[in-house]
Order: sequence, then C-alpha cells, then structure tokens
Amino acid sequence: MFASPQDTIAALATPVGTSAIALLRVSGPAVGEIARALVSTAGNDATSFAPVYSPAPTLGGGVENSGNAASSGSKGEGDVPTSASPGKGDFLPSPALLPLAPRVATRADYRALSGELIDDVLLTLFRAPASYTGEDTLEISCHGNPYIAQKILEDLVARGCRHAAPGEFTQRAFLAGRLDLSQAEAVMDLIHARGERALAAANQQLRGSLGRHMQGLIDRLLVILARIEAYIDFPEEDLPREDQSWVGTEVDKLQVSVSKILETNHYGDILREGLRVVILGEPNVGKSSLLNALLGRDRALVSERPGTTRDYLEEMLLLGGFPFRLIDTAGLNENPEEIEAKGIEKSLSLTEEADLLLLVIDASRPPPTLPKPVLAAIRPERALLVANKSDLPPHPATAAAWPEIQRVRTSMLTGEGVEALRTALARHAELFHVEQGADVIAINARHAEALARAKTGLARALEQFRAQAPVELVSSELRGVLDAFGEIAGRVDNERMLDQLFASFCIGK
Ligand SMILES: Nc1nc2c(c(=O)[nH]1)N(C=O)[C@@H](CNc1ccc(C(=O)N[C@@H](CCC(=O)O)C(=O)O)cc1)CN2
Ligand SMILES: Nc1nc2c(ncn2[C@@H]2O[C@H](COP(=O)(O)OP(=O)(O)OP(=O)(O)O)[C@@H](O)[C@H]2O)c(=O)[nH]1
Ligand SMILES: [Mg+2]
Repeated sequence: MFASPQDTIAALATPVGTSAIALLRVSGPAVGEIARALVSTAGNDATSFAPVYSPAPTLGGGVENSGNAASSGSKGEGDVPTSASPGKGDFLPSPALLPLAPRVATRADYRALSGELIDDVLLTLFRAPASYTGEDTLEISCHGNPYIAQKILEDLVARGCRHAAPGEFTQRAFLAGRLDLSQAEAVMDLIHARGERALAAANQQLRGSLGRHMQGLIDRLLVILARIEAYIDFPEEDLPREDQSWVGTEVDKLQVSVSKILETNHYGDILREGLRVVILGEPNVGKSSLLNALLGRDRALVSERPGTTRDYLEEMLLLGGFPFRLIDTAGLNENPEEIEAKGIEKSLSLTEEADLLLLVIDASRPPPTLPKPVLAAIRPERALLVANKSDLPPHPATAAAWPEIQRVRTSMLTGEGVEALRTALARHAELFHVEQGADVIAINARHAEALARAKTGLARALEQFRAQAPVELVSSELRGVLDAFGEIAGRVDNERMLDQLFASFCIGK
C-alpha cells in the first residue's frame, strides 16, 4: 500500500481546526531542496545568505533571537557557523549545502511556488539520520488556521511531496530500524493514553520494555533449539537423558513465561478501552443518580418514576489513574412492558461483558428479585454492592443480603459513600494488573494473538518431544514459536500486516 521510501511525504501533524500554532511535517529525500527553495524565496534578498538567519523583515523583530542578541550576545557555541545566531560578519555556510541550521527553529516567510505569501512561519530542519524518521525532515510551524495549513500542504505537494498515509512517519522510523514494532505501537498508545496508568505503560513500552521481555524469551528459546538441533545430524542417537529432562523443563518454563505475559492482555484492554463497569439493579433504586454522582455532572435523566432509563448509556471516567467505562442500564423489572423488556435484555448482555458489576439496591426496601443470569454474575471478584438510599430507614433483610460481596453504603441524596465507592472502584482496577518484575507490561490484541500461537506451539513441541518424536519435528515446531515471538517486537515479513497496523495510526504521526 505504501509507496517507496524514496517519496517525500508531507502531512499536518496537529488537528485540523483553529489553534495557536499548527505543525506540518515533511520527510524524505527532497526535504533539503524544499527547505532551500523556501528560505531563498522567504521574502528577503533571495541571493544573499543572510536572510535565512535574520528576522523576517515584515514583522520587524526577531523571534528566536530577540532583538540583536544574535550579533552581540553569542557565547561559545553561538559562534560556530552552523548555529542559527551568527553575527553580521560571521562566516555563513553555503545555503546550497545547508539551507537551515539543523534543529534550530528559523523564522521565514512562507511563500508558495507562485510567490504568494502564505504565512509567517518557523522552519526546523532535521538532517538524516538524526530525525524521528531517520530521513531528512522539515517541520513547519504556521499559524493555527486550517486554511493556512491546507495552503502550505498544497504547496508542498506542488513541490513534489505526496500526502503521507496514516502512521507513515512512524512506519519509516520502524523501517529505518529506529523503533521496533512494539515501540511503534507504543507511540500510538501514548497519543491515546487516558490517565496515568495507561501513560506509564505506553512510556515503558516506547522505551522498549516489551521488546526486552520478548528478546529474553527468544534468547531462552534459542538455547533450547541449539541443544536439540545438535542432534539433528545424528539421527541414530537419542538425546542423552539429562538433556531430555533439561529440554522438557526449559520448554515448560517458557510456557509459563508466555502465559504470564498473555495474562497482561486484559490489563492492556482496560488501559486502552477502559474498565467496563455495568451499573445494574431494579428500577428506581438510584442507578442513574449514581452515574451522575460519580461523573460529577447530570449526565443521565433521573426521576421518581421507575423505568426512567430505557436504553443504556456509557461515559468515560478516570479514577485512580485508570480509565473506566461506566454503563448505566435500564432497571431490571420482573414484569416489563415491551419496550422495557428490550432495555432489560440489553442490560443482561452488557452484564456478560462487564469487568465489574455495580449492583445497586434500595437499602430501605426488601431485597430485590433479580434474573438468574444476574444472580450468577454476582461474584466477589466481579461485583460491588451499592446499598443506596441509606438516608432512609434500612430494611433488615436487605441489610443481610449478599454477605460475601463487598458493600458500600451510599446516599445519592446526601452524597454519603460516593468517595468510598470511587476508592473501591480504583482498587478493583488494581486487581487486573499482572506483575512482571519492574516493568508494566500490558499487551494488545496483536501481541496476544502471536503469543497464543507461541503457547500452542510450545505445548505441541513439548508433547512431541515427550513422545520421542523425531528431533526435526520438535525443532520445526519451536522455529514456529520463534517466529511468533519475533512478530511482537518486529522483524515482520508480512507487508500487509504492517500496512494494516500503521493504517490505524493518526495522519502526520
Ligand atoms: N516538533 C516535534 N515534536 C515532537 C516530535 C517531533 O517529531 N517533532 N516527536 C515525534 O513524534 C516526539 C518526540 N520524539 C522524537 C523522537 C526522536 C527524534 C529525533 O530526532 N531523533 C534522532 C535524534 C536524537 C537526538 O539527537 O536527540 C535520533 O534518534 O537519531 C525527534 C523527536 C514528540 N514531539
Ligand atoms: N432518598 C433517596 N432517594 C434517592 C437516592 N438516590 C436516588 N434517589 C431518588 O430515587 C429516584 C430514582 O432515581 P434514579 O437515579 O432515576 O433511579 P434509577 O435506578 O436510574 O431508575 P430507572 O432508570 O428507572 O431504573 C429519584 O427520584 C431519585 O431522586 C437516595 O440515595 N436516597
Ligand atoms: Mg435510570
């Protein structure tokens, strides 16, 4: 899908809309030439070397070198020719070689090929390989007007660039070997991280934590393979007994390690999608009031009439650094009208996908009668009991119901228990965290798919090995596992898969 890296790509890296500044990014071999052309038509004397480094004349003052600091105050490194702030008499490099001092924001008038002035901008050049993509890169900060950004982008296309596909800058960084695949995915996780926990996990993965864990597994598997494959050339010899038991134990241990990383998939889902909390209970017990109290705003309709909430509604909320998906549902009524019945059906299906059920009861009334699937879902590790309307006289039988489930007494009238409930929710999210030494590992669906394949392969290899199958067979099975391990951090030969992966990224990333 992506064309060759010989193309020079351009995209807006900031959202389309009105903002203080917008950033455009250009990467590829034509960058040097484009930068040179831009600064030489920047509105100053096109043949002089100086304009590149002096303030855009139309505005009078300098941006990066306030006033005349450039000529008077340069200290030490300011005197080197490649600096952005050489004084008047300083030697300046030929713009043909270096159109802009690399990694220094330089002010220029952005003129389209036609000569039309588009904006007063800052240009930053990154010379290969010291850039995000590893290629020559030019960043253009313009005023945050979508019309200006569009005009500049069109001009860049006229100068030979093409629009970057989603994720293409990061894909180039990956192809240049600057990021492994798990790190490239972490860039996206970082952009979308909601809350402290997701941010911490994404930052660790960006710094290579998952890649290192996978390399550890790969190294262990390679040692096992070496031990087994040493016997391939000697078909008549059996593995010595001590080797046999060693291989068996090591493959077994590897399986355990793989399972442990696989277990972090659910934590990863929670960090990326939010922990799914379904608020459930009879009509009129205060479910929607509870949603509003947790959110701190009147999101859901509340009324004294039972059956107020007909369809479920969902809102995101951060608690204890975790993202939560709170789902308010239609009250579970024993004898529902037709439309109500549909809502209840939905409530029940939501129950199945919940990470946590908040069973809301009216503590002043007799214990609720609940549908069987709900009763079955109320388990200590999956449910919290919200005993609401604690401002009213309690009903003794309700006070004694579900003793094994953690209970929080609340009143949406007085606000009692809302804080305690927040704490209980955050603590519950903590339970999904799987310890992996010092690292936070939270794999995604792609990683989980590869690891599940690896796990099956390891089990099959172990079975064959114990059944004294030919060494080649076991070895080939383990080679498959090695490939699956390899897919997680990179070295993916499957171009379609790569294209698919990067296509889910943002434009300009
Ligand atoms: N303006 C701007 N802000 C940005 C980025 C960017 O590309 N441009 N980033 C990008 O998404 C992130 C920062 N990440 C970056 C990672 C590597 C390099 C880079 O140039 N790496 C070179 C040089 C390293 C160095 O000298 O420090 C390298 O790794 O060789 C730049 C940004 C977030 N903020
Ligand atoms: N006294 C008292 N009344 C409450 C409390 N919480 C909610 N209510 C009242 O109970 C009624 C029902 O509240 P809702 O939040 O709409 O209840 P619900 O469970 O969403 O009801 P449905 O959507 O019909 O299933 C409203 O009149 C609320 O003001 C509470 O803690 N104490
Ligand atoms: Mg409601």
